[in-house]
Amino acid sequence: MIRHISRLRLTAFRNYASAALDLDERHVVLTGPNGSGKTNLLEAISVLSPGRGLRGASFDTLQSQGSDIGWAVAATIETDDGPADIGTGATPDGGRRVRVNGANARSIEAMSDYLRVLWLTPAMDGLFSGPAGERRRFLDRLVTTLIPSHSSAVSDYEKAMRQRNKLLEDGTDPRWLSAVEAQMAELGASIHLNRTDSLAHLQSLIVESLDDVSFPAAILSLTPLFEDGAEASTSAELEALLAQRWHAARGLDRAAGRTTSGPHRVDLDVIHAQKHMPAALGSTGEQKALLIGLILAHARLVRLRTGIVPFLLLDEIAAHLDPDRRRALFAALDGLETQCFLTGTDPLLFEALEDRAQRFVVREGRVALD
Ligand SMILES: Nc1ncnc2c1ncn2[C@@H]1O[C@H](COP(=O)(O)OP(=O)(O)OP(=O)(O)O)[C@@H](O)[C@H]1O
Repeated sequence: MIRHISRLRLTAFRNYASAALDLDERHVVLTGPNGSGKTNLLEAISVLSPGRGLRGASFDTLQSQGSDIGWAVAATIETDDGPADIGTGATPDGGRRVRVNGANARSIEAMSDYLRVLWLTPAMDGLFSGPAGERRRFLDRLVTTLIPSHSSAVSDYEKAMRQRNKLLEDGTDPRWLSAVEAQMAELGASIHLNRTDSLAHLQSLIVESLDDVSFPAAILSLTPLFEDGAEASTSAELEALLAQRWHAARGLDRAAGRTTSGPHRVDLDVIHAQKHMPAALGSTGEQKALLIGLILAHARLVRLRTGIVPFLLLDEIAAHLDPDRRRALFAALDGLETQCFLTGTDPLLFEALEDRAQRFVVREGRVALD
């Protein structure tokens, strides 16, 4: 059996007062007019994984306008060990809830035993040429799909860094700064190593399967952590190096009003492997194909290393592919053996999926079997 979502329920989520979908293990195609709620449904699935979902939205925007009951998303996941009930949401005062099999869970990471999620959305179209922060967030999402604790490490690191910047500005007792820098160094070392390890595994899998993929392959690397190229070979050495560099940079960083070096500054370099050229120079279609290739390779990597194939959320991807590429995408999705959720305004785009998909029509926050 393919691990799949058999039931998805939304309550007061975006433009859905309530909705329930019963699903089998086939792909799920959602069609409907602009603004009807297709992306919102994908977003609901994405918030079942660590982080802020596929729009990176703050959770207080998820509650339906005009509602004051909080919001909730619940899913039943069919696994080889039987069904699992998971859910998340927020109470009206904004408190986060996570439930796994009828019990409260401490964090959303608890759901990672049952599902991993990867997505592609139109907002990622300019990923290779846009700001470095977008590429870091993309990379961190890939890493989180592999190592669920990565997401909270990144947000804890960012929180500590904001605290450091404030302490620098306030000119507080330097012992406080040392304590915060030590915390940042521990988190920063783990973040950097998670990123480099994940990229190395992804790259070797991409190289191994170079000949049998229908989408272009990428060569991935991280820009250096420090401008002078300083490196460390163990986690403890990296932690010490980060703490030492931040200590030495206090004057510079105070003047700059921010922490000028560290894992929050690295960038993901992407080269189109077959064309030997930076991904950012490719045409829109080439960049999209490269991104699809990356997501597909990463989904295979997650399956290999965790035994769980991520669910794929593909928002308006089919519309931007020519018919051959679309068929290649559908074949690749079938090969992954996972449930994929695809959206588009035109049902004809998904004809080639034949009976390998369940089809739903979305209209004004209501979803029904086609
Ligand atoms: N918190 C909210 N409460 C109520 N409605 C919301 C909320 N947030 C967004 N919406 C509405 O949800 C709709 C957008 O839904 P969504 O992005 O899922 O559309 P879509 O079907 O994917 O459309 P498109 O084809 O244009 O991408 C908009 O009408 C927007 O106003």
